Amino acid sequence: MITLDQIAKRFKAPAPKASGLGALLKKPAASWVEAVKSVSLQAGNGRITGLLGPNGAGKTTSLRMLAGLFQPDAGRIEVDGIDVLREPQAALARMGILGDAHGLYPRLTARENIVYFGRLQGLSQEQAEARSEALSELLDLKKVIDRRAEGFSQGERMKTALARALVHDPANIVLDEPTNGLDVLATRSLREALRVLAREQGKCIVFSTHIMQEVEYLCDEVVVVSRGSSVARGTVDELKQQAGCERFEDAFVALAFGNEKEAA
Ligand SMILES: Nc1ncnc2c1ncn2[C@@H]1O[C@H](COP(=O)(O)OP(=O)(O)OP(=O)(O)O)[C@@H](O)[C@H]1O
Repeated sequence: MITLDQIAKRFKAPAPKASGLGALLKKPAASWVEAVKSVSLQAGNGRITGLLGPNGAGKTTSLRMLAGLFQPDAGRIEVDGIDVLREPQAALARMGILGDAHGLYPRLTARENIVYFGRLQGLSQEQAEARSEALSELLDLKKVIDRRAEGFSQGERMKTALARALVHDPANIVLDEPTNGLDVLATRSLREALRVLAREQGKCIVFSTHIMQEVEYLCDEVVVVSRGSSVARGTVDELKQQAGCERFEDAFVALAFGNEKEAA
């Protein structure tokens, strides 16, 4: 189970380079980017929860804080009741995280990449090999499991990276835009794997996306994020009802950009 409670994060934006006399007289003031203002989410076990938002809404920044990559300025993050800020190691051990950079070792085969990561996670050689076998089955990786990662297609890289993230059989799975760059077959096979992981293995899955169909196909619960804040949550049907729209795309636009349209 994953809880984000009103998390916030701002970054110092690089100051623009001043030129000419202005550069001598005045140092440009630093400005701040409020990447995440207030995002909250409750993701249960055996369920797929989607963080849906337009470009720049704050999805990746929220998931990076969940992954312990940097601290929030405010708010609380818990994984199975463990505070990510206070006990990062214990919380991370309960998560499998697929970020945007897949970073495989190109000279190792897919199997070696997965087993190596398993060993780093404290599994014995036998356990790591058994997990790599089971995951290559689940993620349909058998054809490439003994090929070097060098030259892998986007889909093969993503699946290997996902297998590596799941090698220690974590109860919670976090994915940042996992279908980015995947073709229709790879997308379908990933969706199927996520369904098995949630429905049959009881995993808590959180993923971010800006693709509405992704959410309609997969999610038990959706959190809509817009301009750094979570602005609505519910099932796809509940969100359509909340917005009074028949189509999910219209509901998303109304929920994510409603105030903006009124203000314009
Ligand atoms: N390190 C950083 N320094 C400055 N600004 C940042 C930094 N990281 C993120 N931002 C800004 O914070 C905002 C949210 O970015 P984020 O990557 O979290 O959005 P996103 O919802 O994942 O978008 P996308 O779907 O385009 O990946 C953006 O305006 C981005 O430019």
